[in-house]
Amino acid sequence: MVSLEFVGVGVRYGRREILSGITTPPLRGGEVVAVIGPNAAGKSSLFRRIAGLTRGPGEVRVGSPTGRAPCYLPQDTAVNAVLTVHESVLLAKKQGGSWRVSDDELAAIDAVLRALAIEDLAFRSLGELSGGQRQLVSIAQTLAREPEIVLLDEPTSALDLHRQFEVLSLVRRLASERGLCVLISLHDLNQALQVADRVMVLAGGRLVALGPVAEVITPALLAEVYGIAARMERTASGAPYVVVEGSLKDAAAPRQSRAA
Ligand SMILES: Nc1ncnc2c1ncn2[C@@H]1O[C@H](COP(=O)(O)OP(=O)(O)OP(=O)(O)O)[C@@H](O)[C@H]1O
Repeated sequence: MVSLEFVGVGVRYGRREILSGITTPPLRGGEVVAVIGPNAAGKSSLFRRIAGLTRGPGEVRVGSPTGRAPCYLPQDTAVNAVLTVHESVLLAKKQGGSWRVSDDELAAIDAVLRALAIEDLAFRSLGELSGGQRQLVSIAQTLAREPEIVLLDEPTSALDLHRQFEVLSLVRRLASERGLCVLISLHDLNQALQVADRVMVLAGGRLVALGPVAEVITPALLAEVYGIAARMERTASGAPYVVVEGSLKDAAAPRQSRAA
């Protein structure tokens, strides 16, 4: 069974402590966990810590039947303009493996491009893509590696509304159907409400809440963590969403300055 658990996890850059004392029950395969919090709260740093790209105290326990490491899609991805989309996804898939390419692997790449509705870009060079198209290719590269645990850092930040919805729906489906454990950092809390089962809230260098998304995202939490006045409404189908009413100005400042 795929799982991801944090025991006293922290992140430090030199002497600067960004996060500390993060302890959670196991996050499981099949689950989408949104990671939210203000700018500089440490969301990307936590992802880098999970991916082994930065250090800190504590232990990140990865449970993986195949021994596959978590697959991290960074917020900013470098682009090798010489490659085509298809080549770049193939390279990502073959990372660390043999250079022989099977028909099944080629079919898997086609399927990923189709799932993200970018098959028409397959033979375009990366250098001539728009920012949103490049973001979709980065997501394709990540999914082509067939991860069990996937860390998506603001994967929809450059996408139009329709593409945002499609990508989040795909992430949701992959978690449910293939048992992926997905951590996804998001600034749009309505996206978190749409896609996630649970939410981790980072602020002030700590984990301030972890729980079912609709229970954790409340006006009181938004006032405490973001310093905003907000209310919750429901769609016709009963799904909750956040309506921001205004700024509480000073409420978020003490927490943010502790995190910096
Ligand atoms: N490589 C680094 N070296 C030193 N400090 C860093 C490094 N990377 C990030 N930081 C600092 O760590 C803190 C957390 O940054 P991080 O990128 O993890 O936040 P975030 O929650 O992902 O922010 P955002 O929502 O703005 O993307 C910030 O104060 C940042 O300046």
